[in-house]
This record gives sequence, C-alpha cells and structure tokens, in this order.
Amino acid sequence: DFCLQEEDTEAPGTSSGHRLRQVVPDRDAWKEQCKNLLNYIFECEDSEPFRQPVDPQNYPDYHGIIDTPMDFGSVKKTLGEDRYENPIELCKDTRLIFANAKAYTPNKRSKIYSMTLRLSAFFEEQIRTIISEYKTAVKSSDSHKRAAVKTQ
Ligand SMILES: O=C(O)c1ccc2ncsc2c1
Repeated sequence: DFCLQEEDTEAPGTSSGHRLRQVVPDRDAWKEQCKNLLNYIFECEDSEPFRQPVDPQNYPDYHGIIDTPMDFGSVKKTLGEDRYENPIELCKDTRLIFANAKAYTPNKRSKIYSMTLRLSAFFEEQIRTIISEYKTAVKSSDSHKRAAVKTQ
C-alpha cells in the first residue's frame, strides 16, 4: 500500500526540471489491513465464542475473574470508529482476548481454550507484518517531513 507523495524531488541531471514523484509507504494502510484481518477472523469458527462480549448469564463467575473483558466485535467497532491510533493499540486489545481466555479457562485442554490458541497463532502471524510495515511508513514519513522542513 504505497501512495504517491505530493513531494517532488528534482531528478538529478535533468535540465528540464522534470520532477519525479517519490513513492512513500502509506501510514494509514494498517486500517484496511486490520479490517480485513478481523473479517477473516470473524469467518473462522474458532472465533465464535469471542465475537461478542462474554455473557455473564452463561458464565456467572466471569466478571469476578476477568477485570477487562474484550472481544473481536468490540475491537472491530473501535477500529471502525477510528478510535485506534495505530495497529499496536489494536494488537494490545486483541491479545487481551486471548489472555482473558487463558486466565478464565478451567482446563488448558478445553475446547474453547484450544480455539483461542489456534486463533492467537494465526493473528500473531498476520499482525507482525502489518505492524512492521506501519513502523516503516511512520519512519519514512517522519524523514520526509524533516527533509521538507530543511528545504524551507
Ligand atoms: O470452557 C472454557 O475453557 C472457556 C475458556 C475461556 C472462556 N472465555 C470465555 S467463556 C470461556 C470458556
């Protein structure tokens, strides 16, 4: 996801002043990437118990054990309402879903807990690239900003 940056650079050696457009990483690409990742997770059967907040009717002791409930529906809503500044914040909330399941499960071989293990492995594989590309884009756009200031 690269966007053409309006900033131009004088192509070396061209007398016509022909201006090259630079390609810089898009620092907003993570939003669509995370939306797609969440949609894929929602399609996975393994996400079923975690697509919405845990219902205390079904697990009366849940809120006595888990201080900060989290679910994929809430993450999706926060993302859709632009309340994440970056993918690191989204990753933190998503890891909370898995940490809560690990803290709550009575048995680490239970069906529901085993679902979170598969889902967590997949999520970590996918979010790694999204965060890496985001950090690169931020560095690049910062250096472009510094360069632009110098030319003023
Ligand atoms: O039955 C289980 O092992 C289990 C584990 C985690 C979890 N989180 C919300 S409900 C629930 C059930």
